[in-house]
Amino acid sequence: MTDNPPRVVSGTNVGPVDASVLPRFAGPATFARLPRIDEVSDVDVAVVGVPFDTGVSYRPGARFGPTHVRESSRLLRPYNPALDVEPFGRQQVVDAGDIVANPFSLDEAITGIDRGARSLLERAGRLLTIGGDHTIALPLLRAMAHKHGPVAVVHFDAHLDTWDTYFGAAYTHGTPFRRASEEGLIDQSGCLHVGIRGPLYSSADLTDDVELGFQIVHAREMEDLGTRGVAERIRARVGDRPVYVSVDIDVLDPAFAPGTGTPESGGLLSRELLAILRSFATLNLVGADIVEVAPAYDHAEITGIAASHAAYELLSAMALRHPAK
Ligand SMILES: N=C(N)NCCCC(=O)O
Ligand SMILES: [Zn+2]
Ligand SMILES: [Zn+2]
Repeated sequence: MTDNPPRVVSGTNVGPVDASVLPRFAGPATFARLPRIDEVSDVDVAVVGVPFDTGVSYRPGARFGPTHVRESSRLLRPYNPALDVEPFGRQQVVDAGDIVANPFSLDEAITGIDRGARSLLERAGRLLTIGGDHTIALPLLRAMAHKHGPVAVVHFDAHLDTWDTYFGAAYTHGTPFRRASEEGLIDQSGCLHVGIRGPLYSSADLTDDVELGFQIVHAREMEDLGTRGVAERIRARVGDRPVYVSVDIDVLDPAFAPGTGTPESGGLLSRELLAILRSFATLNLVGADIVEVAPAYDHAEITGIAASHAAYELLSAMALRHPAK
């Protein structure tokens, strides 16, 4: 039974293991119990892990994020009523396993992640990456820009991640978007952060950030704007540019995502994040990541489940832009 489990199939697309035959808690944990990449021939979206946390400034442990999000995704069902779409039925989604990243060399890890992502993009139209600390967004953006040219970026995070260096190091989880901007990987007229909050090093952090091409929707604006207002701000900034979405799970309040490395009080509700991601069905999504899940600080899969649902909404939004097969 587990060698060849019964699956939910829709046209030519092979979906999750059928939970009415094989219980959700049984069998190996691929993302949403989807097929592995070697089990299908055509791939629209590859979900891929990057178990890496050598770039963190505070609590380590995001190297265990991919495994934890997969384990926390067993309960995802095939139909998304909020968007009236079957994200695994309308497009072929697979679990592509993990990209190996050298835990002892940041430089080698960054090169390896870029190479791994580029080779996956030869097979899959889009990638949804599960990290890993936020350092990995830089090589992922290199791979995206290689395929699409400079991309707009919608970055959900408590932190700007446009700082320059830490202890003299240029490649860390606090610096990927400054490097990406310097390297010309992002379209500076189409980028914004959502959920920024907490103390900064100085006011220059904010002026630098503007020069690097970012606008900000602060967490403190959430209540007044509402999710619809935030979605409108994002759509107005991004337009129909190719857009990459990077979700640092610490954008959520620590109540909703305790399992992360640099938590800040006063964050988004998971309900707010999911609503904003759902609105991306009208954007030209080329790829996404969900990073900074550190399971050692999680409880009862709270953070893992939030991350798996964020991934599900992103896959649903991608499905709606995908021509039905
Ligand atoms: N990317 C994340 N999660 N955090 C960056 C925090 C950088 C700092 O320690 O100031
Ligand atoms: Zn963060
Ligand atoms: Zn971050």
